[in-house]
Amino acid sequence: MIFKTIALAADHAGFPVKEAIKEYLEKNNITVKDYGTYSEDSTDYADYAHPMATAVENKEYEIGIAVCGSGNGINMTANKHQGIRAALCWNVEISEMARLHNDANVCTVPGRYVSIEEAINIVDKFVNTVFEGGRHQKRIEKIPVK
Ligand SMILES: O=C(CO)[C@H](O)[C@H](O)[C@H](O)COP(=O)(O)O
Repeated sequence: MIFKTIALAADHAGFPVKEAIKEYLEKNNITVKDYGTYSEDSTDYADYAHPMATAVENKEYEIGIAVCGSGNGINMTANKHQGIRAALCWNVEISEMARLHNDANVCTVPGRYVSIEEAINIVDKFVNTVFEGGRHQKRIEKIPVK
């Protein structure tokens, strides 16, 4: 894996998938910081996405992985942070493209629409794919609002 330190976040809808991702990463000797949530009790995704995104933005962790029901709420929240490029990764190919072309630093997963196996495969591709650079570098530099 090219990333060794990863911040996690989820709301209640993403909690089971986040737990499976955490187990998978820890088995692979990745340092994981879990920003919650810690149960399936109803919560608000922004309460977890903001601390995760802040940690990645501040380079405390190399990347983030975040899960909610659709992946959208947690994605929208993370992308409010200037230093974050969060990608909604709903299959392995999209996950690979998010790294290859977008140098995404947060992978958001739709926990209610993928199996545990699919989620692990999505994450595995994300953490093992290197940004291509080249023509994509100047494009990602144009993303932030100046
Ligand atoms: O932001 C979302 C939808 O765009 C997330 O998927 C949430 O997890 C979802 O809205 C939670 O829904 P619930 O009915 O409150 O469980």
